[in-house]
Amino acid sequence: VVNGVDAKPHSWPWQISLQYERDGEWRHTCGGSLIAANWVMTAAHCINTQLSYRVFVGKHNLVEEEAGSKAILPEKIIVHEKWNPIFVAFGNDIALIKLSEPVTLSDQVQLGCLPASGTVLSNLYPCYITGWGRLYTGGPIADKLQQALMPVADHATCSQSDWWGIAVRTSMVCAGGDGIVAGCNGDSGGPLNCKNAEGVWEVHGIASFVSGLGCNYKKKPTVFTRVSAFNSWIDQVMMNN
Ligand SMILES: CC(C)C[C@H](NC(=O)[C@H](CCCC[NH3+])NC(=O)C(F)(F)F)C(=O)Nc1ccc(C(C)C)cc1
Repeated sequence: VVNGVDAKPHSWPWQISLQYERDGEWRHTCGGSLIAANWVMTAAHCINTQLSYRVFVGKHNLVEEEAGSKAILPEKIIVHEKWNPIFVAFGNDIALIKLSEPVTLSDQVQLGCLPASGTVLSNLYPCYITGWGRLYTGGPIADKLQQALMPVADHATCSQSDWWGIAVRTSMVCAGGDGIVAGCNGDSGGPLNCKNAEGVWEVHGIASFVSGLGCNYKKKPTVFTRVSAFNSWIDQVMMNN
């Protein structure tokens, strides 16, 4: 997250760190959201079938051992069947990870709520991006979980020609775009958190892409997969696996 702040530890207890093993080391590659005791929602573009992954729950500082955190291996990973790795703009950038064992919920490990199917947030609706992604374009990833207020840019705004144009679909949600605050590599797969009318936090987005010109680029808001466009897919996958 570019120009965010350290989150209060464990204040986004559904946020997970998706890590892959390389040379005997585990490395953070993406964020994700715990949506059931044994299911994590992340981005399809985070998944490389050649790599082995683990899901770390209950984390705040990635470079410290933390009581109450736990690393769990996936049992299976299901990538949306219409995800096309060639072009992130085709959308369907969503995947579900079934954990090899259900997590124990606690103060530090909680489920994220999904929005009602079809919910579309209005322009400038206040949401927060959270993640351990780069602190600036090309920079290091964060040690401590970051958060930043990123208002929604509705489809009418986000699909303007000098914004994302036709690269953004209604199955996506844009947030930010002020050239200051943004998601960045490593935030991929993580949540766009928005409080609903009842004051309940919901995961409305899965961080999908930012501009290749730089993470915080004016009129190129961070683009998320719109979770409320995939409720039935999520339900089906969880039911059938
Ligand atoms: C060097 C980085 C910043 C490049 C940039 N990376 C990204 O946007 C990667 C996801 C890449 C998926 C495809 N492999 N996502 C992120 O970094 C995230 F914002 F989600 F954290 C990118 O590919 N951006 C991109 C890709 C395609 C488009 C088309 C819509 C034109 C636009 C931007």
